[in-house]
Amino acid sequence: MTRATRHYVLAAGGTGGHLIPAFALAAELSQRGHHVALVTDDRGAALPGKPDFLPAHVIPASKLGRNPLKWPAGLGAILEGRRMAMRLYESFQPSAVIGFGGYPVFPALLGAMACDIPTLVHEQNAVLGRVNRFFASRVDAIATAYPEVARLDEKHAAKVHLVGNPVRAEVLSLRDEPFPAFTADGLLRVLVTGGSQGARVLSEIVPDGLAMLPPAIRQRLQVTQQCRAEDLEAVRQRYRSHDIPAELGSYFEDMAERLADAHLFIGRAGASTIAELTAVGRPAILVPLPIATDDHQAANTREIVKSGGARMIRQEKFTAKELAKQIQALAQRPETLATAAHAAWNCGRPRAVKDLADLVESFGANELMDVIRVGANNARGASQGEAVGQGAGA
Ligand SMILES: CC(=O)N[C@H]1[C@@H](OP(=O)(O)OP(=O)(O)OC[C@H]2O[C@@H](n3ccc(=O)[nH]c3=O)[C@H](O)[C@@H]2O)O[C@H](CO)[C@@H](O)[C@@H]1O
Repeated sequence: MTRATRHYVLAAGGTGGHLIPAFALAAELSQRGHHVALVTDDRGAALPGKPDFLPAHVIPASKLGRNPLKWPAGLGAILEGRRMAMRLYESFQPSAVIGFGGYPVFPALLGAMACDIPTLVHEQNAVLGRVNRFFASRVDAIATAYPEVARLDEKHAAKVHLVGNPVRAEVLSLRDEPFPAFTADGLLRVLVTGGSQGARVLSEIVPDGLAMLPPAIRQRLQVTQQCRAEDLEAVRQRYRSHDIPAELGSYFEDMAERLADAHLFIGRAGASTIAELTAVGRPAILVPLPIATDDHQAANTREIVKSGGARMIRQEKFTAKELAKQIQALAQRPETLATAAHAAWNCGRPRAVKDLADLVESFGANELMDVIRVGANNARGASQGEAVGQGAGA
């Protein structure tokens, strides 16, 4: 039987951590012949890497925050966002709306519920986020990235599906590539990122930490570091003064290539970062963002650290000396690094995007709507002289 072409709306806002898994799912659903639209905010729409086929609808959104005086404005934005989302659903007729986190998810899901459209949320972290907690009892399914998710109530167990965190196809395609050649006298390529926004603490500590390594390691270093735009010049000076070759940028769009080359990763412990490290198999030194809600970045590191694929340093202990010590322990002998890389690889969930797409397809399988839509598509295709719905039978 051919698979009917359906329409899906993905809602995600703010940072790459929410949007990149949504982009990966959009690519998979589109490949399966479905039409996908993104509901997001200004920041989300501006994030590099959005697939060209994915139309972005920017809606107003807000959090209510602690100050009740600001609630009327916040509520106004949420209600307006919900109204705009519902208008989109009226014309786009989605079979399901999937929330990935960030403020726009709130009005997008409220709108979907008002229209009786099935809803799912995807939780990228090892702790259930605030918006997902609010919607947990109301949505049809909760997709998770880790087997254990803190603050996820047992009573929802029946609708929880462990899928993992979808990563971009170009990153996933590296999974079967071998760990890059690493010998006791060859280059040691280090990749440093602070999540999609960059992290100042890495700019302040990493260059000095690398400079403290024994000459036998230090002379082989080749660094790629993402820094906040305002820190780029200071970090460049730091590396120059230490005579360590470093390529710096405020956001690398070719992350797959950078990961492919890297022998060691140093950075924050955002969900997508860890999903990519485990998809490709790269050893890491992770410094969780201390102000992350419910300390979720530290929770995200648990599995990879336990496996031996990464070491975690709390930010308060993250000094140049401590970093140098940890790198030395990992990089002194080539086999230690390769073993850690393999342990990280073992934590990967390469089926994440497929499993999430399967789950999404299992909702909103409204056959009557499908028949009407396929009929309408065929009529439109015939009138435009094109084969609409092709690829849907995969
Ligand atoms: C500050 C903050 O609130 N961070 C949260 C945010 O993720 P945040 O966006 O900070 O971090 P993630 O690690 O989840 O994602 C970063 C993504 O950006 C990509 N990247 C990064 C740098 C670069 O130069 N180029 C590039 O492409 C990475 O490859 C990765 O795909 O949402 C995540 C998922 O809910 C959470 O786990 C994080 O705690």
